[in-house]
Order: sequence, then C-alpha cells, then structure tokens
Amino acid sequence: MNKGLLLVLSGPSGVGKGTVCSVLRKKLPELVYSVSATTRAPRQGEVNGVNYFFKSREQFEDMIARDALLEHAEYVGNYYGTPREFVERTIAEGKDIILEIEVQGALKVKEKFPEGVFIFLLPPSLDELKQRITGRGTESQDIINHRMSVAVEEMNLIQHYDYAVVNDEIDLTCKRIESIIIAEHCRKDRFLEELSHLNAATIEKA
Ligand SMILES: Nc1nc2c(ncn2[C@@H]2O[C@H](COP(=O)(O)OP(=O)(O)O)[C@@H](O)[C@H]2O)c(=O)[nH]1
Ligand SMILES: Nc1ncnc2c1ncn2[C@@H]1O[C@H](COP(=O)(O)OP(=O)(O)O)[C@@H](O)[C@H]1O
Repeated sequence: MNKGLLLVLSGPSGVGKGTVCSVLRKKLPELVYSVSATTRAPRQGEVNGVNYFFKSREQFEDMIARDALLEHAEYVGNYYGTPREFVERTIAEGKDIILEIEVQGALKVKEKFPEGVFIFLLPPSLDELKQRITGRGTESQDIINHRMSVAVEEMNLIQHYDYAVVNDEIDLTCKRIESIIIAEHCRKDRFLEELSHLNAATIEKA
C-alpha cells in the first residue's frame, strides 16, 4: 500500500489558510487535518482538540522534551507544534494529511519528510493581506503590525516550497489545491516500488 501524502500549507497570517482548510474539509472529507498544539490563548469560538490543543508553556515544553512533536516553532511570542504520532500513523495507513503551519516549522518538516508536498499560499497583494488580517478583528494593532513584518520575511522563503497558490478567490484557490493533490497522487515515484516486482514471468501469467 502506498503511504498517504504529507501536505504542508503555509502562508502569512491572514492570507486565508484557515478559510481554505475549512472549505477543503467539506469538499474532501477523506483528507485528514493535523491539529496543532499551541500556547496561544483560544480565540472566541475555538474549541480545544478541534482548532488547537491549547497548552501552558510548561505543558508545551514537556511535549518537546518527550519528543512528542514532529516540529515546533515560536511565532509572535507563542509556541506552535505538530503532534508527531498522529501524522506518522495517518500516512502509514495510506491516508493524506494536511498540516497548516508557519514557515520555520515547514522547513523542519521538510528535513524529516523531503517527500512531503509543500504549498505556499500567497495574498493577491500586501494591502489585501493587511485588510484581511485587520478585517478578521481577532488581533490588536501591535500584533497585526508584528504579523505583517513576519509575513514579508516568510514570503522571502517561498523558494523552499513546491507550489505557490494565490488566494484571490476562495473556490478557485481550493480547486488549485485539489489539482495539486491529484497530480501528486500520479507521481511515477509512488509506483516504482510496486512496479519493480513486475518481470517477464508475471506478464506471462497475466
Ligand atoms: N510551526 C508551526 N506553526 C503552526 C502550527 N500550527 C499553526 N501554526 C502557524 O502559526 C501561525 C499563527 O497561527 P494562529 O495564531 O492560529 O493565527 P492565524 O493562522 O493567523 O489564524 C500561523 O502561521 C499558523 O499556520 C504548528 O503546529 N507548527
Ligand atoms: N479568498 C479570499 N477572499 C477574501 N477574503 C478572504 C479570502 N480567504 C480568506 N479571507 C478572509 O481573510 C480573513 C483571514 O482568513 P483566515 O482564514 O483566518 O487566515 P489565516 O488562517 O491564514 O490567518 C478572514 O476574515 C477570511 O474570511
């Protein structure tokens, strides 16, 4: 059985990663979502275990010490990390999983899983990005400014990704990501091991 795809979706705060994932969840019910751990405070409506596993700094540091995280990073004053076992088990079961994580973490995942599929979500413009993050109304002005400066640094690391998708129109963005998933399932290297067992004898039997 082929392993599942490990998909990594990154992009600056406010670009629309969460929105894209919630649309993909409805369109692709078989795609599994990795729920991250974080020390950030829950936003209104966020549910522990659904949006994030909300942890204290001590609990998070304990997870790091136990090697329970595939990667972790500090982002604008808080820790974020991907629980390791769930990801490894899901892809071993042949299911595709998507991680929505920032760039430092994505690069660490790439070291461990170079075969992962790395997708960077871009805003149509920096002005539009600022409007989206401000319009969401979840962060103070200071945090928005900090996230905007991190956004520019993150966009400079796009060369490490396999795909760049502009999130202009949400349905179109999701179609582009679905197309990437379909194409990745057709990569020849996913079939090489299975096909290497084929030889003249098996063809005669067929
Ligand atoms: N490295 C890493 N980044 C994460 C993880 N989970 C979420 N993030 C990223 O942390 C950043 C901040 O997330 P959040 O506070 O939820 O803000 P939002 O993505 O702008 O809604 C975003 O870029 C997320 O993609 C994780 O497990 N690891
Ligand atoms: N394609 C889009 N066009 C217009 N607004 C969008 C689009 N995608 C997301 N948004 C809006 O931008 C804001 C930030 O989106 P969100 O998904 O929370 O971003 P992220 O998870 O990347 O921080 C939200 O108010 C969301 O409704």
